[in-house]
Amino acid sequence: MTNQNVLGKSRLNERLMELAMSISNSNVLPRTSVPELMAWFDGILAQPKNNFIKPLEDNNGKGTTTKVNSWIDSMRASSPTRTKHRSENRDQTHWTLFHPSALNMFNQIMYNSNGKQIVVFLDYDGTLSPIVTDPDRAFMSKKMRATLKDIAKHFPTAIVSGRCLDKLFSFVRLSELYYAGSHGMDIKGPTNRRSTKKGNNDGVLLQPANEFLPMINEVYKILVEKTKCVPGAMVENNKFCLSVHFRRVAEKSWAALAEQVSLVLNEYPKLKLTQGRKVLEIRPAIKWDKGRALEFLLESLGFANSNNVFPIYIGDDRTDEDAFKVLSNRGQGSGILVSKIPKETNASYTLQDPSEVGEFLRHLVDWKRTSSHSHKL
Ligand SMILES: O=P(O)(O)OC[C@H]1O[C@H](O[C@H]2O[C@H](CO)[C@@H](O)[C@H](O)[C@H]2O)[C@H](O)[C@@H](O)[C@@H]1O
Repeated sequence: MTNQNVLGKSRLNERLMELAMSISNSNVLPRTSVPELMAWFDGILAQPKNNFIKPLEDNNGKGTTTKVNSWIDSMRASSPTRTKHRSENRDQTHWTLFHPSALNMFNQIMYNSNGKQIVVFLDYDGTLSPIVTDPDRAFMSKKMRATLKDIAKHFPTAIVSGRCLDKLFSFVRLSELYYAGSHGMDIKGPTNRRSTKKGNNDGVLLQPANEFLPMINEVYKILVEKTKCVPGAMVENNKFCLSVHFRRVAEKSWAALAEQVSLVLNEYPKLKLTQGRKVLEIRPAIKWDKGRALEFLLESLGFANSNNVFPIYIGDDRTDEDAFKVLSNRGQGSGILVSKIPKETNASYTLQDPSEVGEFLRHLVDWKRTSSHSHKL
C-alpha cells in the first residue's frame, strides 16, 4: 500500500500543500518556498518504502497454518527489537513527513477546525494509559484524568475502546463522558445527567451485538480451557468480544497459542478475528467497529450530515484505523495515531505516546479557553 492509496491522490496533494505551507511559515526546515517543498515531497514519494507495519489482512478462506503464520508475523513486526536499518530510517522520513506531529501542527489543526464544533474521541489502552504487561493494571494517571475532565467541560468527549464498559469506567471514572466499549458494540452516554436521549438514566444508547452474548460467553469458557497449557496466556472477557493476550507468552509459544485460537474460531463462523498490540481479538462478524461507533455518536450528538463538526480521534491500535478511515472518507476532522514507529495508517497526524496525548489535550483546553475569552472581549 502506498501513501497515495491510503489517502487518495487529490487528498494527498491537498495534505502536501497544507504541509508545505505550514513548514514554509514555521521555518522548521532550510527549504523555505512552497514549490521547493512540493518538489522535495515528490522525490521522497518516488522512493520505495518497505518496512511500514501492514494492517492484518482478511484471513477468511485461508488455511489454518497460513492464518497463524500471518498473525505471528504481524505481531512480531509490531514489536521491533532490532537496531534500525538504513531503509528503516528512510521509512521514518516518509513517516514524519506524511504523518507529522499533532503537537507541531497544532495551530494548523485548530485553523482547519475553523469555528466548527470540535468533538473529541479517544482510545484507551496505549492512548490514555501506557501499555503495561498486566491488562488489569492499565491505570490512567491522575494528571490525565484531570485533563480529560477539563476536555469534557469544553467539548463533547467519548472514549472508544476494546475494553468492556465496566472495566473502562473503572479505569476512567468520569461520568460526564460518552463511552463506547467492546470496540463500539456497547455505547453509553454521560450518566451525570438526570435523563438521557432514551429517557432512562443508565445512559445505554446502543448494543448492536446483543444476540451474540451467549456465544461469546461460550467461546470464552472454551478459550480459557484450551489456552491453559500455554504459559502466560490470558483470555479477557470484554462482554461483546474477547481478547487473547500474548504479551506474557514466550515468543516460541506464540504459534501454538494462535493455533488454539484459530481452531476454536473455525467452529464459529459467526465470529471474526482482529489483531491488536500482542493480542488477538474475537468478535461478532457484524459490520460494526470503532468507525461505526464514531458515526453513531456524531449522529447522537446531532451532527449526522453536518459540515459544522470537527471530530478529533486519537488512537494507537489497528482497530482505531476504522475510525481514521471514517474521518478520511468524510473529509472531516483529524485522525491522530499514537505511535513511535512507522505504520500504515489512515490517520493524518501522530503523537508519540500517552504523555504527548495529554500535552495535546491540554493545548486544546488552553486554546478553547483563550478563544472563548477573546470572543467575549
Ligand atoms: O481499544 P483499546 O482501548 O486500545 O483496547 C484494546 C485492548 O487493550 C488492552 O490490551 C492492550 O493493553 C494492555 C494493557 O496495557 C496490554 O497488556 C496488551 O498487550 C494490549 O493489547 C485490553 O487488555 C484489551 O482487552 C483491549 O481489547
